[in-house]
Amino acid sequence: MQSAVTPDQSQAMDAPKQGLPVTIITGFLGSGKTTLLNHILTNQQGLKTAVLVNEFGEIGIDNELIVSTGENMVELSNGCICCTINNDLVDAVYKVLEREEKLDYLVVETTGLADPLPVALTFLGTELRDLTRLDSIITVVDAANYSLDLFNSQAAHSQIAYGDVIVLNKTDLVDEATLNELEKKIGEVKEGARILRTTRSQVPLPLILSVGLFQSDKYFDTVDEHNHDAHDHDHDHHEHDDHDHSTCGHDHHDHHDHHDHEHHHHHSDHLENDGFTSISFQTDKPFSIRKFQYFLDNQLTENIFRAKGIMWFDESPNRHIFHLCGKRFTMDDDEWKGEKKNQLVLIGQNLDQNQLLEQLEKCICLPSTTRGKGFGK
Ligand SMILES: Nc1nc2c(ncn2[C@@H]2O[C@H](COP(=O)(O)OP(=O)(O)OP(=O)(O)O)[C@@H](O)[C@H]2O)c(=O)[nH]1
Repeated sequence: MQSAVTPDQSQAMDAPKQGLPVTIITGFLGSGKTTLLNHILTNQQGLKTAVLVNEFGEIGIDNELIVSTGENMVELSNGCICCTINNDLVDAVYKVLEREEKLDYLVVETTGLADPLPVALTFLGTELRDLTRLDSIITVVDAANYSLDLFNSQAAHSQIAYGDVIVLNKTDLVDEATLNELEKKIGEVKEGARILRTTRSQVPLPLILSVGLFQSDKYFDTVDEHNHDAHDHDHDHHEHDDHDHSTCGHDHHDHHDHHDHEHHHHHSDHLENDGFTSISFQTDKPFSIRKFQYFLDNQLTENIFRAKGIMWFDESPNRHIFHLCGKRFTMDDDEWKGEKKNQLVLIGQNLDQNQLLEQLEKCICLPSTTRGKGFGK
């Protein structure tokens, strides 16, 4: 987990001793969690909110997509908080608590494949219990892509079962009858679920923050089961590079060391039971629009459920933000802030990693300055 706080700030714990309210945002891949986070960050009035973001996939695309105002802090991670109660999350929360500046709120965005329960238990079952107060678990549901059968995902089921509030998002993409049907299905997973319909995750913040909906007594048995793990944690330890990932089964590579490389072949083994894996591709060369269009039309297989990317096309001066959720994709124009690059994360089940990486490699075109005269593009 990367941190915005330097080690010399880890002195005395004179930050809030207890009770920092915490909201966990969960929800399946592409449902609108980051959109909700941005909504919170731009609309909270006078509150200083810290954010912990956890992504599935080795390249952190979300950190480029999260709005950050002077009052907010963005902390990033490399994708572990869903594994189990783990030291990464606890360490990251300590860093937030140790900041000199007093914070009012902490929002944790899990990956789309995370079971929120272990994340919640981290706040209930470790020494964080006395320093934080779990306010609520908010579950974002994609109304256009809701299908627990299709996902065959234990995590997706858990997200709804443990959600204190269900944000039924993307209501613009489906009709009223579908929404009613979905609410019924959600009610089958969680009886009496509190459901809020939204477009672009635009929910009135008083309905989801500081609502005190989380009832820890519902979880006491589970907390006891997990407590032996929790007590292993040593919070004086702030070396994030050598924490133990032996049980995670996934790769913790530092991408920044490999900036010049064409792509990364890392393969995440998160929640292998659900069969989802991610493929990350990165290059400092532009794509050809025509070639990428061909990839989207002919090579993007149905088992790729989610994709997101920061895209650089030779033919365009703009930075493009690419999102694919289910069958629908969008490409939004934006401006480059730093160096131009292509970064793409594909998430799905039974992905043919080598083939997809090869196909993406073929989307690269030579920069215009070195290109031949008229051929080869
Ligand atoms: N049409 C429509 N699109 C939406 C809505 N909410 C979010 N989106 C789009 O859906 C895509 C995914 O949204 P994100 O907020 O990135 O979803 P996420 O849950 O953070 O995604 P992961 O973290 O990758 O699981 C983006 O292209 C959003 O602009 C909505 O209400 N309607």
